[in-house]
Amino acid sequence: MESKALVLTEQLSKSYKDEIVLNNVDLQVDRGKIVGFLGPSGAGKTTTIKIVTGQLKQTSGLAYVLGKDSRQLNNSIYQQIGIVTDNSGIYKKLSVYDNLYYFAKLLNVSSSRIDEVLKRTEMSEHRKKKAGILSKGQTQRLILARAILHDPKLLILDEPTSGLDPATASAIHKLLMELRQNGMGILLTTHNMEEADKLCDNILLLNEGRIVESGTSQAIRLKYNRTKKFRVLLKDNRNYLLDDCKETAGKIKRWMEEEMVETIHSCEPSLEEVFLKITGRSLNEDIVQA
Ligand SMILES: Nc1ncnc2c1ncn2[C@@H]1O[C@H](COP(=O)(O)OP(=O)(O)OP(=O)(O)O)[C@@H](O)[C@H]1O
Repeated sequence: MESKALVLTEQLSKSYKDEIVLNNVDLQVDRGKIVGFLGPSGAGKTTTIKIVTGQLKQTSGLAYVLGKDSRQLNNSIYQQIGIVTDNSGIYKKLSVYDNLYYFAKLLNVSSSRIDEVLKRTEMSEHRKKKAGILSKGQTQRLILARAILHDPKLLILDEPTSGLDPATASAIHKLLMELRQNGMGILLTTHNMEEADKLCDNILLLNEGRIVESGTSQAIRLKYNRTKKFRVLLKDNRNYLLDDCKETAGKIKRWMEEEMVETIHSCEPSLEEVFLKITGRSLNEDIVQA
C-alpha cells in the first residue's frame, strides 16, 4: 500500500512470548507536523520507533515509512530520514566537525551544509572539540546535527531533551519548530508533557502498549476539563493532585491547621493530569494520588 503520510502504522502490535507490549497502535505523521508519542516508562514508545525504523519486526499489523513497508526499508529510504536515539553512533575520538564530515561523505552532502547545520544547532564554537569531551547537551545537539545533515523529510527523535538543562532543551525546541516550518515531519517520544504541549500538532498517549487518547493538546485537555483540581505541595515535599470535593476540603483544612502546606494551586487539567486520570499512572512519578 502506498501512502502520502511520512509514517503510518495500522493496528501495529508486538508481543514477546505471552507479553503484549504493543496493541493495535495506529499512528500517522504528515509533512510539516510534529507528532508526540507520550507514555510512561515501558509503554512501548521505543518499540514502536524500532519497528517503524526497521530495527525490529512487528508481530502483526503494518508500518510504513515514506510509503514503504518498514520491513523492507532500503538505503534510499534511510537517506530521507533522520533518527535521534540514545545509541546514535557518534565517534568519540573524532572532532565534532569530523563526525559530521564523515556522515556528509556517506550521505553525499556538501561541506557547506556542515557549516550551516553547525550554526543551526549552535555548535559552531565547538567544532574542533573531540566528541568524547562534549557535555550531555552538546552531545545531543551533535546527534541532532548529524540527523538533519542530509535535510531528511522525516525526523524521528526518542526523548530528544531528556536530562537536558532548560536552555538547551529550549534551543532544541526552537530548532524543531523551524524544521517543521520548512516542511519536515517529526515524530518524537517524550515523558515530558510540557514539551509535547509546546511542540506537538498531534499527541498520542500510550499506556501499556495501547493508545488511550489522541488529538491536539488543547482538544485532549478540553475533553477532560470537567472537574477542577487542587495541586497541593506539602512542606515535606509530598505533592498531591486532588479532586474538588468535600473530602479534599477536609484534607486541606487539616493540613493547614497542622501548618503542613507549602503551596496550593487550583488548576485546570494539564496533559499530565489527563494522563493520570485515564491510566492511574503518572508520567512523572513525583505526582501521587491521595
Ligand atoms: N527483547 C524484549 N523482550 C521482552 N520484552 C521486551 C523486550 N524489549 C522490550 N520489552 C518490553 O516491552 C515493553 C515496552 O518497552 P519500550 O522500550 O518500548 O518502552 P518505552 O515506552 O520506550 O519506555 P521508556 O520510556 O522507559 O524508554 C517493556 O515492558 C519492555 O520490558
